[in-house]
Amino acid sequence: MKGVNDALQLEQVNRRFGDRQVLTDVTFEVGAGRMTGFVGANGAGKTTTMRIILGVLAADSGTVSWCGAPLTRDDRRRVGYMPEERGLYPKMSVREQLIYLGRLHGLSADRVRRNAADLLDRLGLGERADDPLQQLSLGNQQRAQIAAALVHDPVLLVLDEPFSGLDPLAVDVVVGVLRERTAAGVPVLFSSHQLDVVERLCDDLVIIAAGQIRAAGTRSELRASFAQPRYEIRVDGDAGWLRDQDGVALLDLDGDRAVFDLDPATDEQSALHAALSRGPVRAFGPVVPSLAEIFREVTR
Ligand SMILES: Nc1ncnc2c1ncn2[C@@H]1O[C@H](COP(=O)(O)OP(=O)(O)OP(=O)(O)O)[C@@H](O)[C@H]1O
Repeated sequence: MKGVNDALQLEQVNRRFGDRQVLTDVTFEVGAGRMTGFVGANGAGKTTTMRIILGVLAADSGTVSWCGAPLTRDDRRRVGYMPEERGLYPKMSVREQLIYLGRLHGLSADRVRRNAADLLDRLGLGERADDPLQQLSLGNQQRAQIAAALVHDPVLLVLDEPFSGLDPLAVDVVVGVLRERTAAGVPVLFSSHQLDVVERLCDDLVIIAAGQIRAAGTRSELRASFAQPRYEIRVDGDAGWLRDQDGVALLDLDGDRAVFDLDPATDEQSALHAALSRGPVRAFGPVVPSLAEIFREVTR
């Protein structure tokens, strides 16, 4: 039987709305135990892709498979989904809803009570558990939505913007809870516009623009493949002499600190030697591109 430790794969998924192609040959994988960030501008196709994974929406062509076989209705019952439109009842208490959802997914009454209590506690909702959802702050409602996606011990998680509206401490709490799931082998796909959060917590990244996957891979693979021959240096005194150094294109100069690119014929050791011949070098190293820079590069 399929279960945790199995990857989710999308292959050549296409979808149109009317005469508008919104997904074109979308192909990527969410590996077992991998926290996979799904990023793209507004309207890029993230929610549509997630809805297709969940079967809420059909693809025009292409496949969604899990453990090498198409994802079935039964499989989908074991997925934890946090939809963009959210889905809890405003008038029902958080605890009641979690118990209801867990029972709907076939968990025993005992098990679901324990799972609900544990999640409420972990997510800092213990004291508000018996209040109607609508009386909670927006951040706490968001935590409740996360609890709802997790209460039935899902073997795959698909979360549409799980961190939106959460303060930094709440983000850390939710990350801690999700990390427990990935440690148990659960593949997690989450979309987010908060690139700093994605950068900090995802293992893998999928970048989509205008319905096409523009880049996918581990965080470090992507950083390495988008790395420029770019360096940062800090010297004693003014670093302005770098302007006239052969093979160096100065990008930023701030007194004793400079960022520069090297042309392909110049290696970084000769730049370092040149700097040392002028005095002490306090810091020198490659500049690794941030996710925000990679995102701008691949989506422009
Ligand atoms: N039911 C629909 N009918 C027609 N067009 C739709 C429908 N759902 C989505 N679209 C269009 O498909 C495109 C992709 O939308 P989608 O919601 O998947 O993007 P997204 O990446 O999730 O955006 P956001 O970050 O703003 O949530 C958009 O242009 C959107 O207007």
